[in-house]
Amino acid sequence: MNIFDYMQKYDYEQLVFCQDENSGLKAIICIHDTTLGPALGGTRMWPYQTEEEAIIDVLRLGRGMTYKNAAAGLNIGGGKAVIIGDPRKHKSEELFRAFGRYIQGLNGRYITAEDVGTTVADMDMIHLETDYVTGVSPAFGSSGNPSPVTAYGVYRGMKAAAKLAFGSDSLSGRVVAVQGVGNVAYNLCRHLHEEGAHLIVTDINEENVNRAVNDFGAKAVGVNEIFGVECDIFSPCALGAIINDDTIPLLKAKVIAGAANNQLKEERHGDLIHEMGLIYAPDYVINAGGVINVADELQGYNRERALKKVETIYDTILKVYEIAERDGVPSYKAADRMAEERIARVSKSRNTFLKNGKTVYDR
Ligand SMILES: NC(=O)c1ccc[n+]([C@@H]2O[C@H](COP(=O)([O-])OP(=O)(O)OC[C@H]3O[C@@H](n4cnc5c(N)ncnc54)[C@H](O)[C@@H]3O)[C@@H](O)[C@H]2O)c1
Ligand SMILES: CC(C)C[C@H](N)C(=O)O
Repeated sequence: MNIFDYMQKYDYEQLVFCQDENSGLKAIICIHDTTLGPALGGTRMWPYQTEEEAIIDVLRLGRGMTYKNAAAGLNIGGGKAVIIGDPRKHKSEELFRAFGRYIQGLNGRYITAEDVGTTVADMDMIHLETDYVTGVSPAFGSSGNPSPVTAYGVYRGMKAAAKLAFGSDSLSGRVVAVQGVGNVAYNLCRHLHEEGAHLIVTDINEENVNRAVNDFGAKAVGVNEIFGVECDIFSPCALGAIINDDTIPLLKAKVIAGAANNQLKEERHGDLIHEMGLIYAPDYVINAGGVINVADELQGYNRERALKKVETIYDTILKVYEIAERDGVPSYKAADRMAEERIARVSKSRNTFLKNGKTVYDR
């Protein structure tokens, strides 16, 4: 892989390799775009098989955060980090502290939080070395685990998508098929159950399935069955690339609205579901609740204010569809345009010279 060519193609600012022999840390921090503000995005810990795999993942995820943060209306740029290692075997205080020192060295250009494989406890260890970390324990005045707030945002976005598809945003009596009932989807199911939706769930983890069955009366189906069940809404909440050539022909839902990142395997799959008349809530728009919540910490965390902002995911989904109609494009493309147009507008408005110019965040 020619890293500089790739960085130039998608206009990346910076890629930082972090190595610490004492703790075994091997991490990469990607800062994609800081036009809107400091790059904020979680740290993923994953046992990547090759260095190239880790580099590709951090580049892809970092750029995704630029779009997510811009579309969410945050004064925040995009970035992400990956730690190469097995989260079940390779975590230690010294590893996260070493990582925290590298983040501190970037002097606020990158701010981290949780992602797949990292937890609030890990953020607490990073916090021992740097203030440029969010999603830390509430005891520190922080917002804690972002998953329940991500779930609330997905719930709000799902209601907007239902309005577009069915003419009403009520989910009462709607059948929702949920793929993966982990941290986010368990909380999503709670909102859906409270509103009177019927749930069909699957997971590779039996405990998680049983929890949803017992707590919300969900019907359990096999992991390959979930795509073809009779339902109104399909909610992908496990892994990426789940909207693909194999799954699309099976779908009976009219709406796709879930928490997973990078749901479309390729862009053409977004075109295909658009042509089929499905309403697709673009993943990074509907799952922005977590980052909206942690970003609020940069102003001194206020949960009420953060949740109010998360609620607006409903309007953002409607706005995406306005742009889709305006430009005659699928929703995933409309979301990209919305984010790119905002970055371009802000970038233009910042052309004026400002001595000691500051961002709104005093950190
Ligand atoms: N946690 C957040 O705040 C947040 C924010 C934005 C996006 N996301 C995305 O949402 C998704 C879910 O995040 P999470 O924090 O709930 O993760 P999680 O690991 O708690 O939940 C994922 C669940 O999916 C299950 N799963 C994995 N492969 C599966 C398969 N093939 N079939 C069925 N189930 C499968 C896992 O067993 C697990 O229960 C991820 O894609 C994540 O990147 C999460
Ligand atoms: C900042 C984090 C809470 C972001 C989250 N991991 C996401 O993918 O949106």
